[in-house]
Amino acid sequence: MIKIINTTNGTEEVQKEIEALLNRSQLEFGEVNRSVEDIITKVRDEKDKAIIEFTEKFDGVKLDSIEVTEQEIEDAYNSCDPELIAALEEAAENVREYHQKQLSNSWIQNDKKGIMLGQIYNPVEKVGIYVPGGTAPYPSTVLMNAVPAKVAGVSEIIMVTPPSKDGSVNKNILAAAKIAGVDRIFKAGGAQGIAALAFGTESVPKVYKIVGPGNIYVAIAKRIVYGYVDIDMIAGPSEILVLADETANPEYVAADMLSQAEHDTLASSILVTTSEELAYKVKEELAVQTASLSRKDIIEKSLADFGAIIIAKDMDEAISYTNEIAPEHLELIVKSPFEMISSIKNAGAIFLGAYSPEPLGDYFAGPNHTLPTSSTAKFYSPLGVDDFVKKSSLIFYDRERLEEKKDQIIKIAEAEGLTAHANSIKVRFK
Ligand SMILES: NC(=O)c1ccc[n+]([C@@H]2O[C@H](COP(=O)([O-])OP(=O)(O)OC[C@H]3O[C@@H](n4cnc5c(N)ncnc54)[C@H](O)[C@@H]3O)[C@@H](O)[C@H]2O)c1
Ligand SMILES: N[C@H](CO)Cc1c[nH]c[nH+]1
Ligand SMILES: [Zn+2]
Repeated sequence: MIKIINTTNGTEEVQKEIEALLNRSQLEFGEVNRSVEDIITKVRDEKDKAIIEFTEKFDGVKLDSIEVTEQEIEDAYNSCDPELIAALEEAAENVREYHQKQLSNSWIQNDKKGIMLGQIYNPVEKVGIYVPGGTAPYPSTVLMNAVPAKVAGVSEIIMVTPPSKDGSVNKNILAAAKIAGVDRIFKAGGAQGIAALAFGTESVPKVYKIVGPGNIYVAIAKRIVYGYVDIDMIAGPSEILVLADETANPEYVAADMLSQAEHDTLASSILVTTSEELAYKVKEELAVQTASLSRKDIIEKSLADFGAIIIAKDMDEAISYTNEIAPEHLELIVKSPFEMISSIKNAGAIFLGAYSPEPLGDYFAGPNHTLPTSSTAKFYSPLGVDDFVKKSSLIFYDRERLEEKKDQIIKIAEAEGLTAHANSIKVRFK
């Protein structure tokens, strides 16, 4: 049962609640941390053999081979519902169009005689994408990860995802991978999938960067391998915070909260409102709607552990709680949502008004649904083209310009006691 916290009775309880939500952060899961470390070490040492063992243990299937074949991908695509293929194609096009706007160009500055400076952009060559598949298949996540990588010009996209009990990968996931242009697909979920991408195995190529969301095991594994490879962010169990006033429809608010609660028992769904009446109506609606949903058990646990309805004394207080929680998804269901945008400092994605519900962003609108969770929206951004691009600096001085500035450079080098650095300049002008 979701709890209602009324801040007119004092703010202590809200602060405690916010702390509890923030403690949900992967940093607090000591036991999970240790078991993920063990999985990663074993995969690094024993490679494919360890993946096969962990897949049997966690996904309940003994694999003969880890890689998905071209034929399996073709067959999956051809057996998919054509209407689903059309919807995925349209969603992919929206994601492509949105991410194309994020492309930055290399630049050169040559307005000073004899000097040329600049920056060139290159795609990361090999990228690993994680696509969740433990409790639900996520074809939409294939698009969200692979399409921006393609837009950036990544040349090799390696995907890992957990297999089903029969040893296959969900056909809709494979179809989405074909639509998005994924190069190779491996049946490896959780921490073992992340370790395979980070260190490489006999079957899985080592990549330079790993992106994509997943459950707590995936999120922690990414944090542990960071440094051996780059990662995008911590994109763990889903979250939604609805910021609503008395104009909001309780049926819509409850439905949107439930859309994220159904992802995971560790998902978090919060309503912050200035209307006491709305708070109680949403609580009722949550119970009514949950009763008919297929993932009722997950939802009930998630709402009881990480759900909350907070009644704030006014909109300023409501906004300040929102910024402190820094949710993955924020819905503004208020009279004038556009006027509120500038007050929001921390959120992965902001949905404006009653007709921009969160699943519009999950599946279709174009912005990425791989987003920072556990308050990390305070410093991380949504997955985007930038995540797949790196930069190199360009530096050119001609002889005259270097001679003109040689004394300053030598001065700094000698101040650092680095005479070889100073000599590299001096040697050119003896
Ligand atoms: N933040 C985002 O952008 C975003 C986007 C989509 C989905 N998600 C999240 O992705 C997650 C999907 O979770 P899922 O579980 O369905 O799929 P998943 O693929 O993330 O995880 C399944 C894997 O977890 C591992 N695992 C399960 N129990 C384990 C145990 N006891 N010990 C070690 N490993 C274990 C297994 O290897 C299994 O293959 C949800 O939390 C959802 O909220 C987040
Ligand atoms: N809401 C998830 C991100 O937290 C993304 C997703 C994919 N499919 C459905 N939802
Ligand atoms: Zn979702």
